Amino acid sequence: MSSRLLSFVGRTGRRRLMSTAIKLTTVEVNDKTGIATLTMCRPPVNGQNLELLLDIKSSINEIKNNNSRGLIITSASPKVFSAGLDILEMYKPDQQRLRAVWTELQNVWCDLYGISVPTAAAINGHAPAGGCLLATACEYRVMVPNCIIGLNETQLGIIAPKWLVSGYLNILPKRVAERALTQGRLFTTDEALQEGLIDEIANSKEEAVDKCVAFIGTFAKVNPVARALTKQQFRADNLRQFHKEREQDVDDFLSLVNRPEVQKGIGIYLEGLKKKANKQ
Ligand SMILES: CCCCCCCC/C=C\CC(=O)SCCNC(=O)CCNC(=O)[C@H](O)C(C)(C)COP(=O)(O)OP(=O)(O)OC[C@H]1O[C@@H](n2cnc3c(N)ncnc32)[C@H](O)[C@@H]1OP(=O)(O)O
Repeated sequence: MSSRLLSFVGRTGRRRLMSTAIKLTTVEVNDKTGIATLTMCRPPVNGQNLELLLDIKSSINEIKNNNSRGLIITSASPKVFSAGLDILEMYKPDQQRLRAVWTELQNVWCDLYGISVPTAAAINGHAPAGGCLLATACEYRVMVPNCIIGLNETQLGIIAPKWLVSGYLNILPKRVAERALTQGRLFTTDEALQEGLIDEIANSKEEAVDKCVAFIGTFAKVNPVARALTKQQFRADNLRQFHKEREQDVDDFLSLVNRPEVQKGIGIYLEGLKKKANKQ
């Protein structure tokens, strides 16, 4: 949960500051289906800063512990599922915070990838980089039209680590994954469906959520323990490998992000994003 300082004018007419805790995710469990919907709420683009990552992690844990029958992840933003890591966390970073950001991204990935209940992403907008990471950690993906999804890290001069690539390889043929990663390719909704990166297209967020509910419903008559153990069998190797390498991965991330040429590239990329936003 993140703490924010809210400024308001009190009865004395003086401006006062009040510290409030603002949650950047919500969890709603449907009484009828028992399925939990985790919604990311960090406008405008659900940029994954430290606070959002901590809240996603705590929401996944809440769902793990409340006997939900499944997890659907989606976004409160109308056009964006998640724009991935908040690039401001990587630009001229505070070293301790950068380490925490990457560690929490790892935590979110392994909690979502490894959770025993069925998972689905209702991708109601663009899902580049870390947005794609959340979607590919799930078992099923439904996306709205005219959006983009993919791992575009090479375009930023950084590389997707092995644990993240393993999520891609669960879904895409190796040849398609290698080409897409080396190109930093962002797939349109139609291309993603064609390549198998998403499972279905829906015309609205509501329809996407309904389709995710229907997917989770396909397990209604399957023994949940047998299901969970089977899922684990498929994912255990990737998780084992991840745990072996996670500390080294944090060090690699920090040294890569701190390289002067990478900092320069991130700065230029950020400028480009701002210019594009100002033109709209
Ligand atoms: C071991 C080695 C490890 C190496 C590292 C591997 C890294 C692997 C994992 C994750 C990395 C990442 O996630 S990096 C983040 C990459 N993300 C992107 O490249 C997406 C950038 N954003 C966009 O393309 C678009 O914003 C969008 C398609 C997502 C949405 O477009 P839309 O037109 O709706 O919105 P705007 O572009 O106008 O943006 C609005 C507003 O948000 C700011 N913004 C957008 N994305 C980000 C971001 N990722 N971080 C911070 N801020 C972002 C944008 O600048 C606008 O801001 P202003 O209104 O203030 O100008």
